Amino acid sequence: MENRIKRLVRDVVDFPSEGIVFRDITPILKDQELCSDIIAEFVSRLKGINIDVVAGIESRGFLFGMMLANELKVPFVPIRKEGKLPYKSIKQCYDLEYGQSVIEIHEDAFKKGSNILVHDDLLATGGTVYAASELIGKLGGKIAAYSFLIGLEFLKGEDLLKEFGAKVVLLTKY
Ligand SMILES: O=P(O)(O)OC[C@H]1O[C@H](OP(=O)(O)OP(=O)(O)O)[C@H](O)[C@@H]1O
Ligand SMILES: Nc1ncnc2[nH]cnc12
Repeated sequence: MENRIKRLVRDVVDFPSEGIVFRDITPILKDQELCSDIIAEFVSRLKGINIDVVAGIESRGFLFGMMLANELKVPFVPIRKEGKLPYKSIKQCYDLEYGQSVIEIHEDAFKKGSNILVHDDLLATGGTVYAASELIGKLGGKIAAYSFLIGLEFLKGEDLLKEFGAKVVLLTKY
């Protein structure tokens, strides 16, 4: 799986800013068989973990997050960039590998005590999913696990997530 993903990930140097090597997953989206196998791999690696809801982070976290929720037969909840969600929301500021941003979640996204799988395409510094985890905690959710296609190990995002005590599934590491 790791090699199949790496073969398709496109490295774009100096995007979105100088010094960043951007790992572009769009070529993967054109390989239907691989997309289907990625979902099966996530499901297999998450076996035995109690998941009530998948929360996917805008925008690339929506792509496989919704497919994964559908496969797990649980609801999908979007965590969006500031100003995009229409209903009452709570927000969190954060730093990521190439800047700063704000994410939000609807106040009624899930029931208190729900076990949430947090999904995104890529784990870099972990700033984005850390902020997502804080939002989920504020709504009374429990982090069941994290899932990513790619992890950038040198940025130590996994260390940042340790305090949440949840399994981190990474299909590919750089
Ligand atoms: O671990 P971090 O350092 O926080 O970086 C990872 C985040 O950065 C990217 O999203 P981006 O904000 O570029 O948005 P996009 O998905 O809409 O492209 C990626 O999809 C993760 O959400
Ligand atoms: N190097 C990178 N490539 C793609 N998405 C990212 N998000 C944060 N860092 C990234």
